Amino acid sequence: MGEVSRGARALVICPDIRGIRYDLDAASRLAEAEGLALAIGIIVAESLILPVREVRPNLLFGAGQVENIRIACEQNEAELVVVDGALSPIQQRNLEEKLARKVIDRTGLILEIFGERAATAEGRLQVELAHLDYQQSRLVRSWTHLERQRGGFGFLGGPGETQIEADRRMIRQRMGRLRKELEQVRKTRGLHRERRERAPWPVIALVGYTNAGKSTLFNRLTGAGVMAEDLLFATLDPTMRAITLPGVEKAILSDTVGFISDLPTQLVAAFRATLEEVTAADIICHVRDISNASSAAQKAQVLDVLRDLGVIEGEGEVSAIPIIEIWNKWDQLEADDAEELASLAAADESVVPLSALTGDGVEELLATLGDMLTRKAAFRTYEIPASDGRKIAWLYAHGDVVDDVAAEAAEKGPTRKISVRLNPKELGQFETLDW
Ligand SMILES: Nc1nc2c(ncn2[C@@H]2O[C@H](COP(=O)(O)OP(=O)(O)OP(=O)(O)O)[C@@H](O)[C@H]2O)c(=O)[nH]1
Ligand SMILES: [Mg+2]
Repeated sequence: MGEVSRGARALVICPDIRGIRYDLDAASRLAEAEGLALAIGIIVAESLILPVREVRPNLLFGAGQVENIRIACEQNEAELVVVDGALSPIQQRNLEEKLARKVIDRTGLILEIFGERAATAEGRLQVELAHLDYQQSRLVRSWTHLERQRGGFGFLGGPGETQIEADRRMIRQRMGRLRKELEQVRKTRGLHRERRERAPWPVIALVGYTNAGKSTLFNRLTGAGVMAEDLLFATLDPTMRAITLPGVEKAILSDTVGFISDLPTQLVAAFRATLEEVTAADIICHVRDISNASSAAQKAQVLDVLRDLGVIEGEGEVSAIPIIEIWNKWDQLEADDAEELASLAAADESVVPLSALTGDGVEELLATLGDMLTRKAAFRTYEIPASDGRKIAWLYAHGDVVDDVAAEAAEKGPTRKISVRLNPKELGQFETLDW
């Protein structure tokens, strides 16, 4: 973590640029930006929304606005300005000059948080890579500080302008090394996952917007002490634990990194790799903070990421992996809202209302998950060599065979086309067992 940031007093500014279609309204964006600042211990001295009618390439804001920001900084004794948007390197440098203060944008802020939180080897490598990528584009100024490699890249000034070329080369070399290391770590993780896939246990992944309550729910279901806090991005690295469900002796529950709108492009790849686990899940639990005014926009963001990961195909919500929505923080709803939402939830069997905090609704969730995992929901048709008696016998023993016809495949000779209903566990077993 950069020494200046923790405990630094900051002005948080949310530009509201005309012509941009934002997913969240300005007030929600501002609240989220304050949350991001708090997440790395910045003291928000004041926060404001600034309408931008026309983007100035050199400053983003108009000259008058910049002067107002400067005055607000002085009045609030703010040493740092956080702009909840993307600043070009030029805009950032000019703003810093005009304001005589450190300025960071949303990407810089999120990178700082990720830098502080990433705990696994892979997470650290990904974040460092993302950070270097961001720095590389910003080497117009002199704040790179390659000695302090992880965590606090950001706020302190670094070597002088003459260092830029050397820094650039160092960054390139370091990025190359990191990529190689990452590849190695991923190979190992891939092997682990393969091994786990072969283990006949279904995997349930908790996904959702940051601060929705995934880790709180994870802890409630597993009794584990995963860090759950009122902090954005409290969890960065996936965590797994075994749980027992009605009718299911053992399932693996996986807690994941929270999503956020406008994730810095540098972090998208890192983020996606962390979420790869999700694509191997048997059930996805989409945890939503249903008490949040931005709940619907947050849901849209989460669905976009799932679409990105290839879990959801096309424009709708049709998913290759069954998704249930957990309407969390039910305890925080006003009575009127609770009543209205309860009737919506009752009409939709993929919705489970609950409070991870109080535990209300958790039994129902466990029952739903148990039921989903034991239900024979998957329908598959396999063409199996007629001589492969073991596979055929296995399907008859475990699944509900719906159809079984003799066929002929060019290279395999006589085959049987067997259509069968399997539950997710059996499906996983059949497709991954070594025959
Ligand atoms: N009132 C209420 N608060 C909750 C509930 N579930 C979680 N919280 C609170 O919401 C905050 C965020 O919870 P986490 O479990 O850390 O959220 P998360 O989704 O894991 O967040 P990230 O790891 O940042 O993505 C904490 O302060 C929790 O105590 C709930 O059902 N009701
Ligand atoms: Mg968490």
